[in-house]
Amino acid sequence: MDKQPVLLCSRLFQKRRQADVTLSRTVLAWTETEKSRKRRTGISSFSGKAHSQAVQVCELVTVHKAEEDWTRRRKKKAKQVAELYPHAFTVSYVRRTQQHRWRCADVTFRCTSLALCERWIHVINERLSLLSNRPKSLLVYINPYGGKRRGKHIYEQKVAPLFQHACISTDVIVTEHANHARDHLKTEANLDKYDGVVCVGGDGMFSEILHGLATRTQTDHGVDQNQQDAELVPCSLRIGIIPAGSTDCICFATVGTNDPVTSALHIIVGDSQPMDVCSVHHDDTFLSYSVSLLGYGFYGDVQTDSERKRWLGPARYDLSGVKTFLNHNHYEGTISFLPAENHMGNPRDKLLCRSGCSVCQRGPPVKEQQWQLSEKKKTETDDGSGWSVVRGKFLAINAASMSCACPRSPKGLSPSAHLADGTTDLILVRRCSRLDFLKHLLRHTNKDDQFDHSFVEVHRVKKFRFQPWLQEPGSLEDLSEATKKTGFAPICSGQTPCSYSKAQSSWTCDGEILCHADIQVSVRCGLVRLFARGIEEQQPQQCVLDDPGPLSAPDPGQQHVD
Ligand SMILES: Nc1ncnc2c1ncn2[C@@H]1O[C@H](COP(=O)(O)OP(=O)(O)OP(=O)(O)O)[C@@H](O)[C@H]1O
Repeated sequence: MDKQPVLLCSRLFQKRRQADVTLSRTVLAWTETEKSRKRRTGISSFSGKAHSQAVQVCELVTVHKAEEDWTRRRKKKAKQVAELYPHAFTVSYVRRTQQHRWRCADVTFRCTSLALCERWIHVINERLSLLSNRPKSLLVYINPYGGKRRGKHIYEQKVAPLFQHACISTDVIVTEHANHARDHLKTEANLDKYDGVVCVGGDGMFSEILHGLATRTQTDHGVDQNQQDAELVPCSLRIGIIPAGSTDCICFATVGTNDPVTSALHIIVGDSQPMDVCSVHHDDTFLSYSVSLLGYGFYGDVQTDSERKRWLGPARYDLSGVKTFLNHNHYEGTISFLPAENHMGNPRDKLLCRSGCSVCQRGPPVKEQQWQLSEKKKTETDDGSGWSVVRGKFLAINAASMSCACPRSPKGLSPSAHLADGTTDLILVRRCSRLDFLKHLLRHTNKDDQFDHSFVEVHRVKKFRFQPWLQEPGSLEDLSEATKKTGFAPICSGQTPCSYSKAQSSWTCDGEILCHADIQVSVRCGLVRLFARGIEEQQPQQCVLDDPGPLSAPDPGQQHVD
């Protein structure tokens, strides 16, 4: 309950009734003064009760003078109201609807005097200006070819009007080729001008923005990202995702829905969701960043095969999936990993990562959020200082840094993976029969524990490295020696196609194929932040209250007041 002092309180007119309207530091509330006999709203029906609503100030979008021309009202009652309350202002706010979707709703209050109307607008605006987390200026990249090629339309029709309504200025770049956004961010963009970067597209487009922004941040701070032991500097600008691709997993996992209007509203209210980023190296060469899935074996093969079938559209994943399943290839290798501490939970504890997640909040100690040189030394010696080593034949090796939930697999690959706890869930699927593997895969789509199979093991880890089994190595030093001796091809330039002997699969890294099979992966805790808040636990109803007292509202949650 909000017991904060009232900043403003007036009897105004709302819809067809008088209402007591109050504003505190954190809540705008209004209560009808007359009881309604029978009333049906979109949310619930009331009988003989005063109708009240409360909205958190941090979820107000904007306030402005109502444009309505009262003199043109024809109905008698309306004319009377117009005479008594000739001035009006409209407050736009976030209204929650089904399945984590947000909409921008309006409420108009009519006042007896212009001075009162202007006072309300002024005081609400004053509160909004104190919300320092809200972006004022954004750099927007639109991929016109993502998904169903509707990115530009979606932005122009659904998002730009909301940004304008919220007085957010934007510079918009419609990309002309792949990596346009990444390269522009890396070198040209004047980032000092902006409070955030917005990507309109799918996961591939998000990956471009992430790579551009993270690389630019390291360059600006003189950090060489090729060095595995470099302490990466977190990106100061937040990223907003307007979903307009064929795969929008990252948006789904951080907002709970793939809906452009919802994403735009999360940007407007200035939400902030830290997100772990895995850095992937091949020795001292940086390969890529990953925020969702790193997959070797099954998923690597599906991705490789589906790349050759791009012309088929999204159906290519189904076709390649069936083909890869029937091939039933397994791959030999050694995987070493540094497990997370016990207090970070484990992938089978059923603690889902939700808005305000307690696991993410207790996260690793600040010092550990950076790559520690000392730990690199431990890796090389494997001297019993915490690293575990597993050798074997695997159908799949997956590292899920988030649940990887999507509409097709609502629980995802690792349902309890966390967005910002500094860990990734390493899933090892050993060689088994086709039937068993099918059972495992089917569990991604149903409620059964997908790790409850004798051939599956899962670990929550902070780092891992993989060495395909080309020869029997004696130690981890030998592993790196072996790498040198096998003489992998140099890193692909992006255009160069990569190929492997059949003894090896390849890694898919957030949907891109990596050129090396032997990789070292380190989770960088909260390297980037999104304009999101994680999936909200329940669908909190807009506060429709029955005579609650003037200022009742749920806990304001995150308040960003200077
Ligand atoms: N103007 C452009 N022309 C061609 N490709 C582009 C352009 N802009 C971005 N891209 C590339 O298109 C790829 C796919 O984009 P995006 O993720 O937005 O859509 P998608 O439909 O989800 O794609 P995917 O089929 O890979 O899932 C990205 O990897 C991005 O680098």
